[in-house]
Amino acid sequence: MSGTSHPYAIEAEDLGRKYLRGWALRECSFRLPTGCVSALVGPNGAGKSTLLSIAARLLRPTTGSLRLFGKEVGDPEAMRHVAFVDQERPLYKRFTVAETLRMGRELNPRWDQAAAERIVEAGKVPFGARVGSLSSGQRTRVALALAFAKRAELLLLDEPMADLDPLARHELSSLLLSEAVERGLTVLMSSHLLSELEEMCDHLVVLAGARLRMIGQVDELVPAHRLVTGLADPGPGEGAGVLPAGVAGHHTVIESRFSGRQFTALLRTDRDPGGAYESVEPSLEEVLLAYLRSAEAPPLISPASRLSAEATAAAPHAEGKAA
Ligand SMILES: Nc1ncnc2c1ncn2[C@@H]1O[C@H](COP(=O)(O)OP(=O)(O)OP(=O)(O)O)[C@@H](O)[C@H]1O
Repeated sequence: MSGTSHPYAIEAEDLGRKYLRGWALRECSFRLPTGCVSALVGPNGAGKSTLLSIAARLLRPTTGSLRLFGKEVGDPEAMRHVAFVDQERPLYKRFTVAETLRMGRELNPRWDQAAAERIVEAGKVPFGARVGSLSSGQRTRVALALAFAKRAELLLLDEPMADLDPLARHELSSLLLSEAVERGLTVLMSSHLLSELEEMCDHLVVLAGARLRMIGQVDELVPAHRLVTGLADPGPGEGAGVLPAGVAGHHTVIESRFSGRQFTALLRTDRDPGGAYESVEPSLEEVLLAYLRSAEAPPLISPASRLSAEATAAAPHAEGKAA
């Protein structure tokens, strides 16, 4: 299998994971194009780590299926092309950094020792230090060095930048981007740092309440919305305004807020509503926050992110195979 020759790095169909307390991930169907750098965002407990862990085969789904470059996630061939940096950065604490890299070299036929050493050296992490004695940022750097040197075609990164200092963040995100461009690498990385994601990612996967809320290329998701302000119509109650019919009646309203008689609404439309309303293209942050705050708003799955009928027909189901 050549990962990059397949158009989709990930295809998930009806993917779900249930725990005793409820669903951590539910009815998740999408595909992620090969070569994109995708931000996986959502509030705490949204299901981001669960999705990444299923894709890294550390967790079995309760429902549905997931394919990597067209192969079932359980296929050993598929896993050779995937590197996962877990939120816990699980490394052998008693190994030195050099021993950790040596283990990586022995386990991975495509290992790039020079790349691993470059990443470790750039952070001035001593090769002789035991992993257990490193700071959390230094451990993250070693975990990222292992992931990069594996020469995987899909990098699954769970909050990779969370404990790095600003310089290290800058350096490693530049590396990530240049690798993605040069090698057609696909990256799916979770993060809560929106500004960082905006700089790095061209694609977005948004989860909330265990469900997929939005997915697609940033430059198609954002222009699909307008942020509209204007005077609200008087509502039935004292002081409470309502959206004018010209706004609410013709567009999908993702979120609306009122301040005095003024309303602000995020609409899913690429046209100005006209009338006496001001309308601008929202920022990525405004779109994202509106979807996260409005659980009842319909999800937005871009056409390129939808599973094709053939993919759906070909995918076997994992119903009842919970680990
Ligand atoms: N081993 C487990 N047993 C029971 N519930 C779990 C387990 N792992 C995760 N969950 C639950 O599944 C839900 C999704 O968790 P997950 O770790 O995927 O969220 P997340 O989006 O990665 O959150 P965060 O941003 O805080 O890292 C949460 O409600 C969590 O409590």
